[in-house]
Amino acid sequence: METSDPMVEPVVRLRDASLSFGNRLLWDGLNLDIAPGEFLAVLGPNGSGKTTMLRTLLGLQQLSGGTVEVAGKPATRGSRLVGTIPQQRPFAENTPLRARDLVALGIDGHRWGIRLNRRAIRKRVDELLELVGASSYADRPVGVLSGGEQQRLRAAQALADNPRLLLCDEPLLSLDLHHQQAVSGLIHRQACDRGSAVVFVTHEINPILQYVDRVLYLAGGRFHVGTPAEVMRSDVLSELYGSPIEVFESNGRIVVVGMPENVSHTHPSAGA
Ligand SMILES: Nc1ncnc2c1ncn2[C@@H]1O[C@H](COP(=O)(O)OP(=O)(O)OP(=O)(O)O)[C@@H](O)[C@H]1O
Repeated sequence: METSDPMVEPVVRLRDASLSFGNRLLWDGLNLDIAPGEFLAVLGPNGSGKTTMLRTLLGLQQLSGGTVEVAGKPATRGSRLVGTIPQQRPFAENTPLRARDLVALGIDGHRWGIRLNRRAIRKRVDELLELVGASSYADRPVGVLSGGEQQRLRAAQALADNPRLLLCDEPLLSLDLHHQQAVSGLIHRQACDRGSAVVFVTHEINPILQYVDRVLYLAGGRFHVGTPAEVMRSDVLSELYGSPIEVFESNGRIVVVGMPENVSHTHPSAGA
């Protein structure tokens, strides 16, 4: 999709954004617009700042410098314009919610100035349950469902109000291949058909490669933004990691070889 049309108001606008904790620099000088309908994958090693990036967009983490806007306003916590599929944490077995109750939590009872009645909410919940293949367990308590079943409900909840910005924190973990494809396809359709901007944090680009418009790759306090073909290259990743990395394609999959186990997140000029 076209991502650089100056006439299209971006959903996310980061300007000269920097974030550090003590002398640990996560990113610096980051300028990034994310357009409606764009699918951005955020990649990088453990601790490189992927989840922190989502927290920044959610208004839960202040930048050290620069600005972050969502839909033209400074990112603020609790925005109904933002939907989130969080990193999986299992529900306690005795959580007093059925699957359908969890999905209903994503629906704002007031839309277009009208209070939705119970029947309208139930209809929307049924649609969403169907969309993620969860109709068969709609009335079961969430705490007894498998990790993958719970994760599909979280996806349904995040999509419930057609968010302008959909944040996904490794949403495919614990899903089997079939449901990985179903959930990633669902997220992609949300971007294409509904115009949600998607920010998708993942360690593994291959399951979503066909959907990704651009990659934000974070590593060692540096970053690179571009299409998968521009970023997933030996020279780009070698520079980011500061050591030789080989990237090649095999059967339509990207294979990365030589990833260092420990990556420094310390700003080179911080002297640590
Ligand atoms: N509030 C905080 N105070 C201090 N350090 C923090 C804080 N939040 C995050 N960090 C540090 O920032 C770094 C980035 O964390 P983050 O969770 O964003 O990494 P990540 O890329 O999502 O990692 P993973 O792949 O392991 O999930 C980590 O080293 C983390 O300890």
